[in-house]
Amino acid sequence: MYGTRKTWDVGHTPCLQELWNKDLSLDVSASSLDILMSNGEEESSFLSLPKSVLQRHCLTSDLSETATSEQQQLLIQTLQERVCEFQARLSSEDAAKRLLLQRLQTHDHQLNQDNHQNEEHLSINQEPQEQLRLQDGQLIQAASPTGVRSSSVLRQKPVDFPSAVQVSKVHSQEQLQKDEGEKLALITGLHTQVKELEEKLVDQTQEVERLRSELGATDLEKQLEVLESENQRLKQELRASQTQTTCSTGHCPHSQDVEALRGELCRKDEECRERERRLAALEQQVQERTGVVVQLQQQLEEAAQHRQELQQQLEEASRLRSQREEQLTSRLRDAEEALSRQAALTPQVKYVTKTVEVESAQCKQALMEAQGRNQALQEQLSVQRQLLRELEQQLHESQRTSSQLRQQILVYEDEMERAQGQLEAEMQSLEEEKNRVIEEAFIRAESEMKAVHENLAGVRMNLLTLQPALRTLTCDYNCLKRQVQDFPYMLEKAITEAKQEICQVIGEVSSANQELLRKYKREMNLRKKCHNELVRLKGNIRVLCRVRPVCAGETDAADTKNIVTFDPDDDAVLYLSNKGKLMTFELDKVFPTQATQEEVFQEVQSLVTSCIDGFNVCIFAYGQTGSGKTYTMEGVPEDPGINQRALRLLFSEVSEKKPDWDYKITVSMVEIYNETLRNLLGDNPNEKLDIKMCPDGSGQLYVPGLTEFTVESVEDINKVFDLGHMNRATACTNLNEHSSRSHALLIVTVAGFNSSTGHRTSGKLNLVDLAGSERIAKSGAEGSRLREAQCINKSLSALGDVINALRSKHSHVPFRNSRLTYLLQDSLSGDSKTLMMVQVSPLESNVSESVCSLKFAQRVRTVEIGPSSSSRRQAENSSTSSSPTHESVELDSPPVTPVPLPISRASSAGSTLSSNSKTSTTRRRSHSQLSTGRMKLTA
Ligand SMILES: Nc1ncnc2c1ncn2[C@@H]1O[C@H](COP(=O)(O)OP(=O)(O)OP(=O)(O)O)[C@@H](O)[C@H]1O
Repeated sequence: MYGTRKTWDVGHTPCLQELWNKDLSLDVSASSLDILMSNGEEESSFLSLPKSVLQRHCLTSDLSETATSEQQQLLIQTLQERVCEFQARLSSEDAAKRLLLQRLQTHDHQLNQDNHQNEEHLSINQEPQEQLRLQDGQLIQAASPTGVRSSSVLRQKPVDFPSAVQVSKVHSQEQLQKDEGEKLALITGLHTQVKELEEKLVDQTQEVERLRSELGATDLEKQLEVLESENQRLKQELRASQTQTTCSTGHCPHSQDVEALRGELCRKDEECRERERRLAALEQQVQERTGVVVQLQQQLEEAAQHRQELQQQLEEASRLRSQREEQLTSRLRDAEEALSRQAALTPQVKYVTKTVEVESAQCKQALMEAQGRNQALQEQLSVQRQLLRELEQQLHESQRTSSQLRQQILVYEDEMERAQGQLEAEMQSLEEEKNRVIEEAFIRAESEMKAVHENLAGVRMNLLTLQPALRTLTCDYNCLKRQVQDFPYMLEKAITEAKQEICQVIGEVSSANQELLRKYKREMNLRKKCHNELVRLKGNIRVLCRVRPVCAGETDAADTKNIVTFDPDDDAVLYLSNKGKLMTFELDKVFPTQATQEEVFQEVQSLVTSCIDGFNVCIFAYGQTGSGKTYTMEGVPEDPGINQRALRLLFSEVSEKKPDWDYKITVSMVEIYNETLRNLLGDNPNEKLDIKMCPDGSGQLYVPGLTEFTVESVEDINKVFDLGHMNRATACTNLNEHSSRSHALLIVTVAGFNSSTGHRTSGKLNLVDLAGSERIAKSGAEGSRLREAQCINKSLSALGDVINALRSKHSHVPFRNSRLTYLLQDSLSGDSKTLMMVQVSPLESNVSESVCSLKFAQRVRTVEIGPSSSSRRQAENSSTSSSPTHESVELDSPPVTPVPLPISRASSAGSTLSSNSKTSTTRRRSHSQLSTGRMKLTA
């Protein structure tokens, strides 16, 4: 019977877990040992489990949160001491166990002697005994009808078996029932207290969770202390309640023994389980401690992960706590069930005693089994001791690591001290260097200061001498300053005055310019009027005569006698010896044979200048073939004629007027052959041109398709003349004959614009080289030559008719009777100026043509164009006047009143010249003139 108790006392090993607790472990272990030695007075060891668990958690938290190297050392020392103490206690427990074993053996002999009385009880309690054998701290068989508590009772019974049997025999059945009622009441009270404790435990758990969430891991230690104190208080209350229960059941010796045995049995069972759990927990704690030691080492190296690891540990502790709570809850539940079963089995107590008495053999067997278990526990204990040694080794390693770290720290401190010493030495040297530099600087500053003082003395002396100059300069400066201050005003005033003066001067200049411009315009108009008057006085139609010299090849012929003589006193008179009769011809001017091209041009250049003023001018050469018309008009390259000289003069004149006037000079070349107008500057010289009226209603004539070239230099003139000659030569086989049978016209247009006055001028200069005027009868031409001669005669007759009509102031001037007159209409009418250069051959063989040409010229000379008076000419030419007709129709021109020449362009409607109709009229008039006038055809 005592063997059972001894076996369960070995399970007190879990008291080692309590050793981890700094405050309570020794006391608890001592109380446990006292319990063993006092035969199991403590019955509520299973309720003390939460306290130990909490204490273990508290220790873990302490280790994880507050452990430093010194604390670890202190803790290790404490553990070592407690291990030694625990070993001593184990030895004492072994002695106590052996004593109990001896008592059980003695009691076994007594049981053999009293076997008859216990047979009945043995049969009844057969089943609980079997359950007792199987019981190893687990309650898996508690579901049997007899219950665990009955087994515990059976195991406790052998302790006080003789007294229990005696009590069962003495007390009556009624007393047992009364005791059962009291036990039920006590159990009910205990059950109530257990519930209250559960509720408090739940509340404490909730409080712990709340405080954990509110205060965090740093307040966990305080909260654990609170829980610990609360647990201590609950434990005291439980003890008090148990004491009350014991006192309440103490009046019955049998029941007290039964309860004592039962409590002892239960306590041993619970202790056995508790030790097993504590062994497992101890292993786990050893592992956790190992992890904690590693974590602490890592914390020393990685301070940043310290808080996270603490949280992990706290979570682990919480998890373990919850596990312990669950286990506690399950144990409480089992305890309740056991109590309930015990309450149900109470009526059978009377049979237990008997069963126990007859169960000695089984008890021995159970004792042996308990001893076996004890041996196993001893082995487990040795294993735990081995683990402890390993843990101690780890702790030693930790200590060694800590000592190494300290050594490193010391090494670092030494290095720091050495570095500090070096630094101090360097600072000392720098300080000395600084002092030396300061001293040198001080010495140098003193010397410099001395020099500065000397300079200062000199400066002061200079200052004393410069003060009068400074005063003078100051005065000058103030004066200049005032002047500078007054300068803007003076400048503005001067600028204003200058502006006024400039404006005044500009105004005066402008007015002077206006006056000059006005005078200029007046003078220009006056010059123009004078020039015009001069031209008018000279006559709008001037007739000049040029006698060509006798060529070298003409001197040998028989009829090469020079029949032309000149008046040395009058350059306007020409004498012509015709068949012994001296004929006198008076023209505007007669150029002798030796007259040069320049002299001829000087006489005509005034007309060219009139063209620049906007007048239309017509200069044409008239005479028989070979009389020098082309020479006079075109000249030769080395001695150009009127054409080129006129253009040169135009260029020079317009260039002189260039600042104010802008002139544009264009030229065209036209040939009239057989009454056909040809463009000599065009691409197709054979193209026939026509003369048309301008469609703008201005009454001006124009030649559609006529090519015009703008010329600005002599080179341009030469190019134009070359082009005209080339085109003229292209259209004929014999240029000389062709040129003799056609009229060549160089039309020069001068358009001017005065940019200052806005005045525009436009003049036209027609330079005409007429075809030969020899008589058809003399030339004896036939066929084409006859037609050419007829055309030439027609055009020259038309020219004579026009001039005669102009001279006669007829209302109608037959310009359209020929292409020539129609083309020269605007240059023969109005205020136009006409100059006829009559070319005369000095040879006797050409006397008749010469007489004819001179008579024609003399008649033309009497014609007045425009408003000018020709009374003088009329009077002068009364004796020698003749018709300008090429056929030498003698016409007695009456004096005419100068009236503007009416040119009825409206009557010449139509774009083309109706030569036939007009010709018939002109012819009739010519015939009329021939019949009525005194002109007659020269033979
Ligand atoms: N004033 C002059 N001085 C020198 N030579 C002259 C002069 N006038 C004409 N001649 C010469 O007389 C010749 C004929 O002159 P030019 O060809 O000019 O006559 P023309 O009247 O034009 O003949 P055509 O009617 O056939 O054209 C030329 O060789 C020319 O050099």
